[in-house]
Amino acid sequence: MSEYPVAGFRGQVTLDGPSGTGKSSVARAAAARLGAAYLDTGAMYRAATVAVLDAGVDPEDAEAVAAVVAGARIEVGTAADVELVRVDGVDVAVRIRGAEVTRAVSAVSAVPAVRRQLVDQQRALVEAADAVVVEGRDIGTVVLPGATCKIYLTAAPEARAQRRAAQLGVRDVAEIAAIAADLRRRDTYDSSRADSPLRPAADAVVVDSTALDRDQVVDRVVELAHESLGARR
Ligand SMILES: Nc1ncnc2c1ncn2[C@@H]1O[C@H](COP(=O)(O)OP(=O)(O)O)[C@@H](O)[C@H]1O
Ligand SMILES: Nc1ccn([C@H]2C[C@H](O)[C@@H](COP(=O)(O)OP(=O)(O)O)O2)c(=O)n1
Repeated sequence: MSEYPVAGFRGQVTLDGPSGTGKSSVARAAAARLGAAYLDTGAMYRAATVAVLDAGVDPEDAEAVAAVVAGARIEVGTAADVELVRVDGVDVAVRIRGAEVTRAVSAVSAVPAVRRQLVDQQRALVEAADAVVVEGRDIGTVVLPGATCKIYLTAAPEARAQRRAAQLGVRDVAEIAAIAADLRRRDTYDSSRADSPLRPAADAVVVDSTALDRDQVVDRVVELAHESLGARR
């Protein structure tokens, strides 16, 4: 466990990185330890993708995607212990994790108008909190460039695929290979898009979680959050 106290943190922690590095589980646990709010920005892009799919629009049709998302009411909660995700008042917390949404989300999140809309909403949610842990792809670079503490989480691709497979209860070798291929596809898509590509902020601390368990990563995040304030005990 960390040598740092759990309470007293005031500021913004950003946690960016590719899929399967542990962002969601680590950010949620770190937020609880820090007594901070928690924002999963990936859930917002996934919710926007639900709206696009339900409208019957091609996720690659940027103009149509922008129009659908502009008319959708996307709500996410900021409590670390409850997952609240709604589109036009309908609970989509389970649906956003499904394969159909996962396949389409990179295309939807590459549309600049969608990003502008959701980034505005993310900044408003963050402003409402004294302390917050925000996870995503562009939080340290674009959404909160002045954040107190920026972390970029990485892990070896094989470890990420194994974790995702375990999370989904998949044991079949061919299915694990398909998960690994999907991670690679999304890594490439998210890192090479023109608007807000996935990359570490210049002032981010890179944490490689390949050889660390989840609790060790949470300890490191909590430690970095306190260090960023010079709040050592
Ligand atoms: N350091 C770790 N070692 C092993 N498994 C981990 C670690 N961190 C997270 N996990 C597990 O890996 C899976 C993917 O983590 P998740 O937080 O969803 O990643 P991300 O948000 O980056 O896609 C989850 O089942 C989670 O419990
Ligand atoms: N700040 C963000 C967060 C997510 N995205 C995009 C890129 C990702 O492929 C999707 C889904 O993100 P999410 O964090 O839910 O994905 P994983 O749980 O890591 O698989 O959204 C983004 O472009 N910007």
